[in-house]
Amino acid sequence: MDHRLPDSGDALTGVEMFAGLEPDVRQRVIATAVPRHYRKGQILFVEHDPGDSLIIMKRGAVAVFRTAPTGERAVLTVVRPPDVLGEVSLLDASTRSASAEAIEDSQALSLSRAAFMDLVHSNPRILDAVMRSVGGLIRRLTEQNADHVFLDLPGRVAKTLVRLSGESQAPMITIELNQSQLAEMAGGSRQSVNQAIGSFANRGWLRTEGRRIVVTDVQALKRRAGMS
Ligand SMILES: Nc1ncnc2c1ncn2[C@@H]1O[C@@H]2COP(=O)(O)O[C@H]2[C@H]1O
Repeated sequence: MDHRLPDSGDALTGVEMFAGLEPDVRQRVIATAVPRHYRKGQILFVEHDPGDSLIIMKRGAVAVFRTAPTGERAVLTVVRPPDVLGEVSLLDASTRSASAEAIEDSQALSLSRAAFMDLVHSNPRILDAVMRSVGGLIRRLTEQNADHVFLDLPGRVAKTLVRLSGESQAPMITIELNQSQLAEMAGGSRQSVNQAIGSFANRGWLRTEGRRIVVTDVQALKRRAGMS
C-alpha cells in the first residue's frame, strides 16, 4: 500500500525522499536544513571529502563527476530539482564517491547527516524512499555499464541526449550543455563526440546553438541508441 501523502506545496515539493512525511515533519526538515547558493562553476565538494550532508536541489543544475589521474573528467550524471545529491556517503558514513560542480547558478537545501539520521530514526517510513533511491542508482549504474559494453560512441551520445531530454514530448527540446560536457557524459573524446553530433545534425535530428543543443527528433535518437 502506498502511504505517501500528497505534496503540500512547500520547499520539499516533488522531492521523492520526503514525499511520505507528515506536514509538521516536513516543516522541521525545512527549518533544520541550511539554504545554499552555488554560482555556476562552483565546486560543491570533491571526491573523498567527508560526506556530511544531503543536498536537496531547488534550482539550477549540478554535474557529478570523477577525475582521472590525467585530469580528464567523466560526468556521471547531471542532478536537477527535485533530485537529491550526496545520499551515498550519508548511507555508508564514508567519503564522497564523486565530485560535484554547479553547471548553472543553483540553490539547494543542505541537510546534515546528523539531522538526516534523526529523521530516519523518528520516521522509519522514509527508508522506503531511501531504498528506492539507492535501487534507482544501482539500476542506472548497471545500465551505464551495459551501454559501455554494447553501444558504440554515437549510440552513447544519442542515449545521453535522450536521457537529458527527459520525458518531454515537445517537438524541440533545448539542452543546456556544451559539446565538451556532452563528451564527458558520453565517455568519449571531444572530437569523436563532435563528429557524432555533426552527423546527427546532418540527418536533421538536432542542431547546435552556441552552448546548447536543440533536439528536433528525439525518436530518431532513441532508435540510434537502441531504445525503440
Ligand atoms: N554513477 C553515479 N550516478 C549518479 N549519481 C552518482 C553516481 N555516483 C555518485 N553519485 C551521486 O554523487 C554523489 C557524490 O557524493 P556521495 O557519494 O555522498 O553521493 C553521491 C551520489 O548522490
